Amino acid sequence: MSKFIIPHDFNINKQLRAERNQHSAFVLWFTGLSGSGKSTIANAVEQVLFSKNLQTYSLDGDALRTGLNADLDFSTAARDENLRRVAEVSKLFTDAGIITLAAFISPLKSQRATIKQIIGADNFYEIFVDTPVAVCEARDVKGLYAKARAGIIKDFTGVSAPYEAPDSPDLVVKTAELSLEDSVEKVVNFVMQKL
Ligand SMILES: Nc1ncnc2c1ncn2[C@@H]1O[C@H](COP(=O)(O)OS(=O)(=O)O)[C@@H](OP(=O)(O)O)[C@H]1O
Ligand SMILES: Nc1ncnc2c1ncn2[C@@H]1O[C@H](COP(=O)(O)OP(=O)(O)O)[C@@H](O)[C@H]1O
Repeated sequence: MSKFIIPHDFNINKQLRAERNQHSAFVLWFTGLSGSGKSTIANAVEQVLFSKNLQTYSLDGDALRTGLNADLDFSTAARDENLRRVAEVSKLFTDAGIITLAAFISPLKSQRATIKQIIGADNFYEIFVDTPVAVCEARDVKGLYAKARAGIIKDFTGVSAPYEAPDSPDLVVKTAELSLEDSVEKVVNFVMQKL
C-alpha cells in the first residue's frame, strides 16, 4: 500500500449504525467441504435473522466467483486471494452494520487466520460445518465429487486438495448427525447470544 494514502475519518461509524439498528454487526464465517452444508445453513439462518428484523447479508463462494473473483481459480494462491477479497468485503459489510454470513470452503488454517486478522477478532466467528468427506461425496449436490474422482476437476478440496479442520472454531455443526432444522437452530441460538 502506498504510504501516501491517508484514509478520511467518516463521522457515521459502526457504533452509530449499531445504535440505529439496535444490534451489533459481525461476520459468521462458515468453513467446510463442498457439500458440507455451508450455503444451506447460512441461507436458512439468514431467513430466521431477517424475519427478526436484523440487518443481514450472505456472501457465497459460487456467487462471488462469478463476479468479483471471476479471475481466480482453485490454486492455493488464487484461493488465498479469493478469501482475502471476501474478508475485505465482509469487513465493509460489518462496518455498514450488517450481520454478514460468509460461506466459503476456506480450506487452510493460514487463510482463516488472515481472514480473522482482516475482519478483526472481535467481529469474527468461525463456524465449522463438520461433515465427513464421505457424506459430502454421497450427497454430491453438484456432481463435482464424481468429476474430481474422474480427474476432470483438478485440486478439488477433500479429494485432491487439502482441507485443514479448525483447531478451535467458535461453533461446530455436525450435519451428518443433526437435521437441517437442528443445525440452523444451533447457529441461530449462537447468534442471538452475540447480538
Ligand atoms: N477445485 C475445486 N475445489 C473446491 N471447490 C470447487 C472446485 N472447483 C469448483 N468448485 C466450486 O467452488 C466452490 C468453492 O468456492 P470457494 O470460494 O468457497 O473456495 S475457497 O474458499 O476459495 O477454497 C464450491 O462450492 P461449495 O460446494 O458451495 O463449497 C464448488 O462448487
Ligand atoms: N444438517 C444439514 N445441514 C445442512 N445441509 C444438510 C444437512 N443435512 C443434509 N443436508 C444437505 O446437504 C447439502 C449441502 O449442500 P450445500 O449447502 O450446497 O453445501 P456447501 O455450501 O457446503 O457446498 C444440501 O443438499 C442439504 O440439503
